[in-house]
Amino acid sequence: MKRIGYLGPPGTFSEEAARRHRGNGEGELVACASLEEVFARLETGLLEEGVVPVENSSEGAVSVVLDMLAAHPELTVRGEVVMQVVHSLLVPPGVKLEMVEKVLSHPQAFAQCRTFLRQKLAGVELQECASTAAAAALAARCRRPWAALAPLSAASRYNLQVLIPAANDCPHNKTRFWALGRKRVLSPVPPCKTSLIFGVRHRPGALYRVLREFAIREINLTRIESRPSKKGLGDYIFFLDFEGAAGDPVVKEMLDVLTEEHTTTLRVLGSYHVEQE
Ligand SMILES: O=C(O)C(=O)C[C@]1(C(=O)O)C=C[C@@H](O)C=C1
Repeated sequence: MKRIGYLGPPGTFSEEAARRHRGNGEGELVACASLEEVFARLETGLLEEGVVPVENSSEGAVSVVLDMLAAHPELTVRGEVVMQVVHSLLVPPGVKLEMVEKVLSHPQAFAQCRTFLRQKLAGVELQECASTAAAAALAARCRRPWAALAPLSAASRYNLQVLIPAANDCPHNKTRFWALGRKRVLSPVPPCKTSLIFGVRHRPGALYRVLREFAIREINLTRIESRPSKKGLGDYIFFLDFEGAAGDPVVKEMLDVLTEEHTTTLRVLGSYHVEQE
């Protein structure tokens, strides 16, 4: 059976995303201690797929995932899951808001609940954990008035009470996850998107020339992001997503033009079906 890794322990948003990616198909969900571990297990073949967060509607790119993806040329994007993310403030039974001494969570959750924390828990210590569910598990076993920002479903799993059901600052807080693997999806079911990583030469209009190829073919871009190439200051690579599949004749022809004329490197991360909540 296919093994699908995610940032654990059970009860994270990533686990829910992995579950949705699996759908009615077969697959064993495997909890990993960190995102680095998901990539390491994909590399060594201990996992066939890994579901990782790539972008949040309020915080932007999950840079660590983009960088690890760039460092793993064998990996492709096999699917996408977009999920509504609601952080709840969970506490051990009997703990009230004014009693909370410390709040535990993943750094992304803290960032997504910044205003809430400032307004309702000003001055309370924050402790970063490997994931939201790791935070809930620690709050449950510490025997202190410590709260966790975690998915609502983590409350029953870790015997915690829901003090504030929705603590995120943006009501429409969404995170996009990618299912990564070594095998490319050859004929993704429409609607699909394709993702690329590319580099350009340092010359006037280099990025414009790439984007122009999309514009003249009326291909809709859905994201462009730059990340340092790590080769030197001011040297970047670009992550770009667009609507369509790499196998579409128009897209195929455009990718050839980009490779031959406008980029220094171009990697097609994959074409994949887009799942919406
Ligand atoms: O800690 C979790 O529950 C995760 O799945 C990680 C993660 C992330 O890294 O973005 C996933 C979704 C939310 O944006 C907050 C945290």
